[in-house]
Amino acid sequence: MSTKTESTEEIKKDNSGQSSLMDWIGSFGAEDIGVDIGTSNIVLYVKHKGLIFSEASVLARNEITHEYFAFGTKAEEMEGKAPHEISIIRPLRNGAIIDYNGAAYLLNSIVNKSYLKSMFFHPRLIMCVSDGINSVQRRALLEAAVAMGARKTVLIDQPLAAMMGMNGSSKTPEGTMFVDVGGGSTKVSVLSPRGIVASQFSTRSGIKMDQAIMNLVKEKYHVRIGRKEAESLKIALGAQWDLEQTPRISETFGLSLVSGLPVKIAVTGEDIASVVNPILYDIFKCIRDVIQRTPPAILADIREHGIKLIGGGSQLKGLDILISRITGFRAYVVERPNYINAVGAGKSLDYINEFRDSLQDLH
Ligand SMILES: Nc1ncnc2c1ncn2[C@@H]1O[C@H](COP(=O)(O)OP(=O)(O)OP(=O)(O)O)[C@@H](O)[C@H]1O
Repeated sequence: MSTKTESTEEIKKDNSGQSSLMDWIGSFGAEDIGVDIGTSNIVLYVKHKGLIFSEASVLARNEITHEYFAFGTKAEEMEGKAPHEISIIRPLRNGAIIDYNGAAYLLNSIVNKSYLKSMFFHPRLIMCVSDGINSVQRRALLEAAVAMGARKTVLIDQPLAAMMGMNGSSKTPEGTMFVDVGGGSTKVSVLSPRGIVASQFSTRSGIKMDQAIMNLVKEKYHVRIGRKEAESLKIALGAQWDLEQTPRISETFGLSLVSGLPVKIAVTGEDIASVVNPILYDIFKCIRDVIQRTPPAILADIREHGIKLIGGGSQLKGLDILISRITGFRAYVVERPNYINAVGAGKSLDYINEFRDSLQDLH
């Protein structure tokens, strides 16, 4: 590749038809990327290649040197096992950035991961955001993208990204309802051909379920378990108790608070229901509120086509059946529910030239 000075010389000679210097530079070898930056996971969709990369939204930092030294799944695996001087950091909480430097580092690390690196050179990004985040949090996202080297970043509403991910167009032919159960937030939205009709955001979601399970095991069994173990119990037992009322158990390992030794315990579906249900009720309340605010004609379409469940947490066993029973509408988990927003952001890249850079809109 030519040096910076040589490139600049060439640009001066031949920059016809390019909208900006950065566009011209970036168009060499740059792949545009659709991004879903979430509390639990970051998902990237690479235009033209249709590739999807997913990593945990987690960093490991050495508190003595103040340096990050691991990110993604590698950092997540250290949770609960790392020595004192290591902090495990989640730069997003409840769907929004709470640690700007951490988020920028994470985004940069994932995009520039060795196996991706050759593809990206000042990429253009489309990132999906939920309407639950405010302008300060939007700016934090955009600044994280700029810090990563993006030459243009466009933010699109998460339900529109989901729509694109489902059918390749942001125009819904009829009323569509999405329930997105993520790690840090739940988003319920109804779309019509004119845009978002009604939406509701809640911070009660997957990670809060894990925390509630950790607390329950500590209080009831006097055993400390990690977040990963709690998540595994949630995945194994789901909302089974509410549906079947038959006893099922799942075993896990933890540290006894009595003996200080590792122990194996059996947690029941009823245990899980006792702490997960209050969060599920909150999700059901969001769905009910959105339905109440939706015009009857659009509701008729939703009744016909069903409620689309997306986000990793929508895979909670039995959640689709419970939502169907509560609403009276068929509810179903879409294919690859945790990738749908990134796929939609990726498909929107076809129109990126028509969008303004979202940073301009914030100024
Ligand atoms: N089979 C499963 N059953 C229940 N929950 C699951 C399952 N698989 C993944 N999850 C949960 O999905 C959540 C992560 O979902 P997702 O990746 O969509 O979140 P996110 O986009 O990072 O979060 P947010 O959108 O809230 O910022 C985690 O809480 C995880 O435990």
